[in-house]
Amino acid sequence: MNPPVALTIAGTDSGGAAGTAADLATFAALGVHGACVITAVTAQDTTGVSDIHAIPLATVEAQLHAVFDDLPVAAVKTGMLGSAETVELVARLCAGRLLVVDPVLVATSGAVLGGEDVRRAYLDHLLPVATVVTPNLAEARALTGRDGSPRELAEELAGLKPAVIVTGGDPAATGECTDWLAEPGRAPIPLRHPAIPTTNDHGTGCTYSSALAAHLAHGAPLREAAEQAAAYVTRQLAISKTWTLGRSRGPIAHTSGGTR
Ligand SMILES: Nc1ncnc2c1ncn2[C@@H]1O[C@H](COP(=O)(O)OP(=O)(O)OP(=O)(O)O)[C@@H](O)[C@H]1O
Ligand SMILES: Cc1ncc(COP(=O)(O)O)c(N)n1
Repeated sequence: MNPPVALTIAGTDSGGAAGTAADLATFAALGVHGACVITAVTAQDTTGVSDIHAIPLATVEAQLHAVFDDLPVAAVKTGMLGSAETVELVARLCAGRLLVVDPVLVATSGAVLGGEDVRRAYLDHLLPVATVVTPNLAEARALTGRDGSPRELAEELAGLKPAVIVTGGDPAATGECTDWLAEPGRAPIPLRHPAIPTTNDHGTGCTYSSALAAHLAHGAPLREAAEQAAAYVTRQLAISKTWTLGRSRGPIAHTSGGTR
């Protein structure tokens, strides 16, 4: 039997922690065939981003047509899109599909991966056609332009149409992470899971949104897919927590923990 197909539209991370490296590894681990459309090439490691090469819009469009013309794509996930034009293109070509939008604006390292025009394009074009959007707290604050609680921001963003999961919480303080799931017209729901104490978390957001897309591609309902995605991320952080890869924020594990 064929596996479901998921497509990631994202940038590369030369250090193998975030972006398409995280997305394709996560799809594979969760039994999904992964297709990938590259939007930007980043020179990046655990300490930061030193260069970004944006892929020309026509090449992004050609990649999208190549995938959609040939493969039965069950779910699409977007990561770093990098320019307002790319956000608009993706919104136009992915409208009507099962679409997980991770609104990547700033990397864990603090590098800006999308400026004000990108933020605006998310609000005007991509969020309205998304199935679910997965900002972390900083991204939710940037998108709404205000300093609310995760619950309030989830509710506000869900008013723009898609379901929203504001990820994160305050693991250091409470020992658990709380993601807030808000769907239009319903009270937000807290989704709680144990926090893994670690700084090896570069790529966590990409891994989470890819796991969410993979479970949706398998046909899981949104809440169940969100719970499964958080469980996957927790398991992978538990594997990488003792690693000493790189000079700064190490990668979340994309391996299964075995040696061979
Ligand atoms: N230390 C942790 N232990 C367990 N789960 C975690 C931890 N940190 C984050 N998570 C979970 O990972 C998922 C992604 O959330 P997070 O807010 O970290 O994304 P992000 O900030 O975009 O990640 P990153 O910027 O590192 O890619 C959420 O389900 C969140 O609860
Ligand atoms: C190409 C690319 N895409 C996304 C992220 C965000 O991931 P993180 O927040 O873990 O740095 C990144 N750093 N690089």
